[in-house]
Amino acid sequence: MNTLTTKFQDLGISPATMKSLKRMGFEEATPVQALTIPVSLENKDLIGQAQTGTGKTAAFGVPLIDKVDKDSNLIQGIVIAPTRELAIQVSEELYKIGYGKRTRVLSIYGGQDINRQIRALKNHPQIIVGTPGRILDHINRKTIRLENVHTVVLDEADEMLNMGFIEDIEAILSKTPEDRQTLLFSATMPAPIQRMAEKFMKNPEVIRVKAKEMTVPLIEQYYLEVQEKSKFDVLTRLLDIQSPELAIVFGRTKRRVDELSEALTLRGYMAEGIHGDLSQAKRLSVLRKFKEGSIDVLVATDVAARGLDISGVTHVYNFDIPQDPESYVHRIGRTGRAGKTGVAMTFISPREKSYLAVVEKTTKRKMERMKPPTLDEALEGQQKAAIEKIQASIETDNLQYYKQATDELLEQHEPATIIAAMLKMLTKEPDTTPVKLTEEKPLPAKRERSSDRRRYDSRGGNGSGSGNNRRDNYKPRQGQGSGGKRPSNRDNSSRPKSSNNYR
Ligand SMILES: Nc1ncnc2c1ncn2[C@@H]1O[C@H](COP(=O)(O)OP(=O)(O)OP(=O)(O)O)[C@@H](O)[C@H]1O
Ligand SMILES: [Mg+2]
Repeated sequence: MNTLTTKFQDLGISPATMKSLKRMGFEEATPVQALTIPVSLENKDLIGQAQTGTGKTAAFGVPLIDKVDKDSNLIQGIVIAPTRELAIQVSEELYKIGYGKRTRVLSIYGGQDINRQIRALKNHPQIIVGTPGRILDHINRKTIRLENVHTVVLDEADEMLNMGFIEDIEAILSKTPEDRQTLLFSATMPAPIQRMAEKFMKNPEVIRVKAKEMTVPLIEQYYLEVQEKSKFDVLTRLLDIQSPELAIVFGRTKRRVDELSEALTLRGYMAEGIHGDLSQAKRLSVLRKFKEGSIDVLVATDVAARGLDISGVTHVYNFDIPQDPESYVHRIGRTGRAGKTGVAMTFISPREKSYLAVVEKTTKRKMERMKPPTLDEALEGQQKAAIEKIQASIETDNLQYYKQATDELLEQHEPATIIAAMLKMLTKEPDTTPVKLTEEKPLPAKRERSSDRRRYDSRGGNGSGSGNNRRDNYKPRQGQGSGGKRPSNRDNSSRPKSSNNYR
């Protein structure tokens, strides 16, 4: 099969779903879709791995919807996702795929009024998309029944494992029929996922879309060696020079995200932060503003690293290097989606240099070194932007109305002087408004403790129980309580808030 040009109609999809795909503007199947949809339609268990932004949602979504009995009022499929925003996004995509069949899709996630969800459940959704904790809540309240579920999808399965959701997932699966189909999808499949597969799946077929590297080739990847103290200035200079359409800046902790978004706002950027301690309403409103473009810099913890599909994200900045290579792959994968190009910049403080090699080893791709831009270069970048603005205005705007005022100005001054003054006004000059940024401790130097390397490099991990959980590892080192299995409150608001700092 030539996977580059597979037509959806060659995959055995029903006319109703074909109609939806056409409406969505999907003309050809992506490689992961071409390879997995036929297997999925045969009800086989499946592990699907393909690069970020290559259409894994429709890869599981199309067969899932295709198998829905449209005359049945029962829940027939569930998709479990690690974050609320992702659950919402996936449910929206499934709704579109199910449009031709009028499939009823409902998302249920923590942080939203449960009574509202219970009312929505009375409309008999056929597919449920949710976060683990909230799905379990509904099971326990008997507001959902999963006896008739034929397909369970774990989107970002490895992340749910990382986050310690394994027991919740097990509990959910135990309420579904034995002979269900189970599908696992992610761009990364570190070793411990194998155990999950053995536990929950029946002879799963492993389908990896072969690629030279784990990251998307269309993403230019750079690293910059930056002292902790200089990171903020370097970031603002890069933003000024590169003028991204939309940018995501990833920080290591929630405090970091709060401080960074405040600091960027103070310096005149349209920025807001997102992390797990914000109310769900706030999280959703920040994301909406970012999608609409009323803010153009989203500052985020890893809560936004997985699965989110926001068109227009041209740049990803890793203000802090991610704690594991998988996180790097997903973070930068917020750009360069569906065939578009993207740029990723990773700041590395001198003490964290050893992490660079680990990331590169996992992704099988070298990042190019970039020198942090100087103040002059930043100013030059801004001037260039100002000149572009003027040029665009000459090309597109009706300037007739301004002609008389222009003639008057020209009588008083030399043209070059007028233009210089205009350029100065249009150029964003360096802003030195003081900002507050607490220094982050660097990640532990790798050669100090060999056990850290094993944990960090989960590719080589032997999967010795929960010791592989990165949040469990790093929390104590950062002076946090060692916590339980659930380091994040990003799923279910009815659970106690954890002291985790990272999401
Ligand atoms: N066959 C197709 N033709 C055109 N666009 C597509 C096709 N399949 C998916 N897309 C679009 O590509 C984008 C990325 O898809 P999706 O979010 O499913 O990627 P993913 O592989 O799940 O990425 P991630 O690993 O980041 O979760 C979406 O905007 C989606 O609508
Ligand atoms: Mg996805």
